[in-house]
Amino acid sequence: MGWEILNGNKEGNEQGEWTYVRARGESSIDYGIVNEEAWEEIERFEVGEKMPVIMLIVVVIIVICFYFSFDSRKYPPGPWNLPLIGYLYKLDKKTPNLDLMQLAQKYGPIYTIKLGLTNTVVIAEAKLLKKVLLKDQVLARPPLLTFQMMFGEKGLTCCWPLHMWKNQRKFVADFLRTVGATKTATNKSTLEQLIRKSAENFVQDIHSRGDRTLLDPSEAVGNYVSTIVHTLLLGTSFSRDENTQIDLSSNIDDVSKMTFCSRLNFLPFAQFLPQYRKMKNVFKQTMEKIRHTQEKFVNTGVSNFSKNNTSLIDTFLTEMARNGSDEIYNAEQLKQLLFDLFAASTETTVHSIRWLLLYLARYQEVQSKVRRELLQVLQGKPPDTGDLAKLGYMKATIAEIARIRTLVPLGFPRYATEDFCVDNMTIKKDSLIIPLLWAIHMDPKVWEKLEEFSPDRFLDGEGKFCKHESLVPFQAGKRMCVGKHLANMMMFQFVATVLQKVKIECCGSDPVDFSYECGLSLLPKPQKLVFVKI
Ligand code: HEM
Repeated sequence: MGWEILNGNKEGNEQGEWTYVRARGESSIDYGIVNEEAWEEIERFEVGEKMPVIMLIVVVIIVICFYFSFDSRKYPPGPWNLPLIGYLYKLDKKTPNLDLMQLAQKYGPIYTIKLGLTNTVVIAEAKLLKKVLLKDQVLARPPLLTFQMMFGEKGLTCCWPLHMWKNQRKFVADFLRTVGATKTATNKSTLEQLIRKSAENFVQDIHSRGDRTLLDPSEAVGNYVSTIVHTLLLGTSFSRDENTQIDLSSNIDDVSKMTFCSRLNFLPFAQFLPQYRKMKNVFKQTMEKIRHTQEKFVNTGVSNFSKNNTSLIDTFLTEMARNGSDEIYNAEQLKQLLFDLFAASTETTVHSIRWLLLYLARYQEVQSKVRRELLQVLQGKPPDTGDLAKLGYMKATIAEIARIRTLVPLGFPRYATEDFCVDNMTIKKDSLIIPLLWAIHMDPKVWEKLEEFSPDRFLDGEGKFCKHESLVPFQAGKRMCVGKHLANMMMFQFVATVLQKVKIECCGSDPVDFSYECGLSLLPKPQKLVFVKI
């Protein structure tokens, strides 16, 4: 038995307080003075009455707190993101590599940002990157719109599902081993001859223009690389007077500039805005041009098909003939595979060589040192892979180019297909993974005087080349660059052949322009250099 307060109003006079009260279980309402004693009873009763409700609320709060604290997993830290657009508003379209590097300085070597709605994990330390890229949970590529338009899920670069990627990765790796483009390949001589011949053609081209030629070398370097790549892929190289090749390379550059950081990838609603719709159309049209040109090359390759040839197209068509066109070995897959290999090899190697030429022109003492070493070691004979061990300074120079002008500055992204842990931190399923190679190669904790072009940093006390564990231009793990050795062979033969016959200088008093455009790869600005016959 007790009292219920109906209006809860404790107003009153000195004798007590007025309130409306009702005896429990009674319907009639009393109104009168309630003295202090009665109040205490009423309040005791009130508390007792509400006890189960209070208890329930407390239990619910405890359960909620427990539920949230139960997710005791630690996630990579990161900055505050705006709704819908995330951190995109703070990334400079031209230099996202620098903005992302700054965040690494603040939040550490692994951090999270949102790009649009996409949870993105950025990794800016080599050791950590290797740990992450070794995991099977990050073998996939992210489903970005521009990637889908450029690569789809066929070919190799963005190939998925897993069984298909594994099959095609093995197919390409076996092919590269057969032609001599892997570390363990035994029969390298045919490929070496092809690459050397192409480098000699570069020299001839330069010499044929005169003793001292002012030239933007992009086109000639493009010819050097694509002759090699086309011969490997199609069995024939294109005709030198065709402009098709140049158009193809410049179109690939154009899409590369738009590919990764494009707002199109992260703001799905942006596609409906006029500015982005236009961008999407330009991208689509450029891709159509590329595919049209590629089609011509593929048709030539198909019409020359022979089971006895060793080109990639012949090897693929042989496999297709053996299996009948199936889920993997079919015409669409062949076209995309050729596109991927062509784009991945030319885009990267051509720009690496262009950067190399710019640095050699600016740093004459490095150029002379590389040349002196070449003349001393080779003694006039053509260079081959066997000489590499004795060409430490040249290798160090190529490594320093890969560091100071990281060709794939934001790395080639991966995608987490499941939750996983690294260094006690959880990376969530569906996260985009950015291997921030630029920051890894420009980390002040790792590299001394990092802005300086200094091949010496890759030499030991005896002047021998030593690998540096923080130099990762090809990334790491099972999906790392499949063409690493081919790229190294092309770089090596180019430097070894060309530097013995040609001296590279800056154009008059014009300093070399080391600024860049940051797309999927790091593009140097077009500029002329002086090539002097030796
Ligand atoms: C300096 C030259 C090159 C650089 C810096 C470079 C860099 C890279 C990087 C960073 C990746 C991403 C790897 C990953 O996801 O972990 C990659 C993938 C790839 N690279 Fe290269 N690359 C170069 C030359 C080449 C060449 C010459 C080829 C020709 C065979 C090639 C073919 C590929 C292919 C097909 C992939 C995709 C592999 C896959 O997804 O399984 N690259 N490259």
